[in-house]
Amino acid sequence: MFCLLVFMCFGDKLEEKQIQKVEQVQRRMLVNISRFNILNFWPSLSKIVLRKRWAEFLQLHKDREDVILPLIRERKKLKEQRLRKLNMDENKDEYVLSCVDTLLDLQLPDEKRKLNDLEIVSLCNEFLNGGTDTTTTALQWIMANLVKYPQIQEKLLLEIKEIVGEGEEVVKEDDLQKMPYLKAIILEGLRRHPPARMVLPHAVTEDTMLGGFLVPKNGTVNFMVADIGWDSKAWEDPMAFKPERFLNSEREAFDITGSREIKMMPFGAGRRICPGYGLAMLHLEYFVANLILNFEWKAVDGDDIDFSEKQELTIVMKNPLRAHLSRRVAS
Ligand code: HEM
Repeated sequence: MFCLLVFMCFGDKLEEKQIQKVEQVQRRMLVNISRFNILNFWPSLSKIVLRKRWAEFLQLHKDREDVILPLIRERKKLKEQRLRKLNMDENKDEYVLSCVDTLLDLQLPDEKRKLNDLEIVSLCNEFLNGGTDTTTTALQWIMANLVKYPQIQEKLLLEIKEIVGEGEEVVKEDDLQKMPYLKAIILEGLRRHPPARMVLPHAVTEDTMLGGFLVPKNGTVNFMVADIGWDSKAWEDPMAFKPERFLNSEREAFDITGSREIKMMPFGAGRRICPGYGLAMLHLEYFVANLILNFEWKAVDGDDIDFSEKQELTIVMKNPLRAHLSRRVAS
């Protein structure tokens, strides 16, 4: 997943070593996030009292810049070269538009300026961090349920085979749109096991009444994401894994953005909804479909799938999924 996001971010298939460097520096930042959070409070005081931690934080920023800035500059050069080439000759080459390309082109409307290098580094960081752990955690929970409930796995396999055709080993992006049961499984996975238990902290800009409570100006508001999806007033038998609940007779697509009603909000809702939700849904559908088409997933002998949770950056499986995979024979 990380390699895929690095490719989308920089538009180039980097060498393994380069990817590892990016991953290491991103991970160091993520695992230390709570230690560094305290530096937000009273920076002038913490710069004296927590001098060492500040030094560590600034060093980590510098290390991140050293790894990511050359990739951005490389891309900038490539973009300029390509533009010159295109001006001379109208032949279009194979060019993958990357996240960095769009950031390089972006013009801030109010400030009427482009992003500077460090702002681009920071946005690349959000893209890579926001999209990796969340999606892989969701994928693990979903696969665990498919191992636990072989009848659901079997039903999904039938749906996939009906669409991709005999002997085909790859589910393509276009095929995914024709697979309502696959979509239902992903939604049920996100409802039952949302990787983020809360959204990012939001604040009200003026005194606001919310559900009968006064939230004072600048007060922080957050939402219990999992509890919303487990509410027995909104969902029948909420703790059970039942993808069928998302298959309605009208075949109307479930609104994951919560713009009509909010019965679950794994990506948040409204203006600050996760900007990567469409990409995450696509990645989850694509990976689950291809993993099931190509392999039969079974519990390891004597293992029961344990759905205990552990809080890491996201809510992960306390005992990570162990499964026995057998290659399916093409029929
Ligand atoms: C299953 C996968 C994912 C889940 C469950 C998830 C969940 C969330 C949630 C709950 C938020 C906070 C929303 C709020 O504050 O109201 C968020 C924010 C964010 N997500 Fe995701 N996300 C996922 C995948 C992705 C992907 C693939 C990307 C990008 C590649 C991404 C990038 C971001 C960014 C940049 C933010 C911060 C937005 C802001 O500051 O307003 N996420 N995500």
